[in-house]
Amino acid sequence: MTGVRTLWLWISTAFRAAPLLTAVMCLTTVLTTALSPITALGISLAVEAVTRGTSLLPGIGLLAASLLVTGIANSLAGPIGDTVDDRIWRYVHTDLMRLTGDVWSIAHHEHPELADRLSLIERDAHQLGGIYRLLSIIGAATGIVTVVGLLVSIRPALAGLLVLALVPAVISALGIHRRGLLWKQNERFRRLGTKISDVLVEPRQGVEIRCLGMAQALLLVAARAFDARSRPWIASTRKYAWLSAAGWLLFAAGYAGAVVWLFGQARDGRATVGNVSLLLLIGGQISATAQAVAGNLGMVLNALQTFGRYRWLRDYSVRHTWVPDEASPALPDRLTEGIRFDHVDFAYPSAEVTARLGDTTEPAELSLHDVDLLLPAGSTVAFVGENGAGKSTLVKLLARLYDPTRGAVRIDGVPLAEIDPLAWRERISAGFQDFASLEFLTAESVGVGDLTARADRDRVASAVVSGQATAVVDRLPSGLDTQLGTQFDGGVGLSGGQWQRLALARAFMRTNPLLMLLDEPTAALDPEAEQAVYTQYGETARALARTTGAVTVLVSHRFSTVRMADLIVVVADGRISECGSHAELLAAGGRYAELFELQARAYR
Ligand SMILES: Nc1ncnc2c1ncn2[C@@H]1O[C@H](COP(=O)(O)OP(=O)(O)OP(=O)(O)O)[C@@H](O)[C@H]1O
Repeated sequence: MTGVRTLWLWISTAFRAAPLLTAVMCLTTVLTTALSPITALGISLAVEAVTRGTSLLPGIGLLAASLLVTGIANSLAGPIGDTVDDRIWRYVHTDLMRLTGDVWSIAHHEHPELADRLSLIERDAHQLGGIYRLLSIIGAATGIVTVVGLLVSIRPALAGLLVLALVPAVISALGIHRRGLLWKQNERFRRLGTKISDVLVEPRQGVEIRCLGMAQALLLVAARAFDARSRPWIASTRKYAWLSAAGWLLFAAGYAGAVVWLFGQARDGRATVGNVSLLLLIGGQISATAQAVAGNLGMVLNALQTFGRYRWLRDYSVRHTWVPDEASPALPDRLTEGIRFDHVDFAYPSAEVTARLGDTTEPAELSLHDVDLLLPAGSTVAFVGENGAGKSTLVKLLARLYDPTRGAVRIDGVPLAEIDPLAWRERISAGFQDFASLEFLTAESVGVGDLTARADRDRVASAVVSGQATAVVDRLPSGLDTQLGTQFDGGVGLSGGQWQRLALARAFMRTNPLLMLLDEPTAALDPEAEQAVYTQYGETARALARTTGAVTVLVSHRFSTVRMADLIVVVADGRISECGSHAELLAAGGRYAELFELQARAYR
């Protein structure tokens, strides 16, 4: 049933992407394959007519007609096939981007099995267009029926030759299919090797790699990964090549035996010259038909696997795409109570997979444990804590990149899990440590922070001011119209800090957020710029608190920044260990006071 659905997806995709051309291609493919034995029949009838002195017309007529149609169909097949392939490839590629973009969570990026499937679809996308292979098999099947008919017309026993010819063909097809499975099983090695190549060619990491002399070690790991991937593939290729050669020898022996036998029959007057010439001519057809099946069947099986993954991604995307529902609660224009973590536990999907693959009785390791916390409307809240404590995880749950494993995040009492994630994200403004360096025109690179206003030059210019990026834009040769990125004509290269300022400007494009998320967004900035950015954030946060009751959440290791927050939340091992204002936490003399004193002493 699954195979039938996959096959249907393949065929329907082709007809959706290029309806008319696919129909013409079906016709030409079936014609070219089915007509080749008819050509042989025409020749045989003509030979027969010559030996018997009867009319040449039927034989020559059949021969001419089949040659004419085959010639036209053959010359059309290539260009039409290429166009259809290209259309399907474009259609599927666009669909893949849409499907992954529609999934509201990022869980699929962190699931090894899902990551394998996604990278396999990407790698094999070129196969998705090969619908002509499927048609060639259908054509070859038509050819087989004709060939069997002709063989039976000579002697019924000769139909056994086709069975012999199919043996090596099927072995080759199985070989191609087996190698496709091996690629899949070892995809993790390809991902590792490719990741290392990406790191090696990426200019960002180039300096560190050279200074630490890591290139050799990385190359070695990549070589081992590629080796681990190729070794079973090469062994399998060798094995199937031998098996297939043995199969072809078997067919050759059978065919040679049949020809010698039929010559003997003709000499004794029990077979005609036409019969012998037909068998000689059809020998090529038998092996060509079987080869067509062999060449295409394996590829079709592989393409079916790829389409199977494509179908899986479509199903996955449907299951994980938010369907707008009349009953789902609308977002308030302004927050009144605030955002609450209501007894939230959270385990990353990858932790769940590790638990599932290992001892199944072990629950997945939690990154957050029973977090119960109110971020009051209009407040600025800082998350602090050691590396790996769970600060960014809290931020990700607020952005609804994941849903809690237990408990709920509530927006003015309404569970975030019931709210349209896209509508929620439209009300979030965010700046992250890992920001995107969008190599567009500068105005676009900033403007995409709010798609509804990306062309609004005034909004972009004001976001640039708020993000403390004026100095960056002023130094660009054409200001906001400068192309960014040295890999583009006339493109300008930026430093890490300059890119980050543009990312910050992007975060200021939205003017009515309910939540402002700042997860170490100034890590690449100098202290003066950082101070200016946080002063600006403070002003924006106060203005938003008045207009939308927005909550501002900041994650920072710098206590000089943290202290200005209304509420400071100390996170330790996925739990809230302390919570209060700067003064309250200092007075409590706990971990916050200890860390603050430590940092203050270092600056004295
Ligand atoms: N994508 C992920 N998959 C699985 N576990 C993760 C993932 N991201 C983080 N973790 C784990 O969750 C825990 C909390 O990580 P988190 O990134 O929230 O820490 P953090 O407090 O922000 O640390 P830092 O100050 O280093 O940024 C860590 O134990 C980490 O190993």
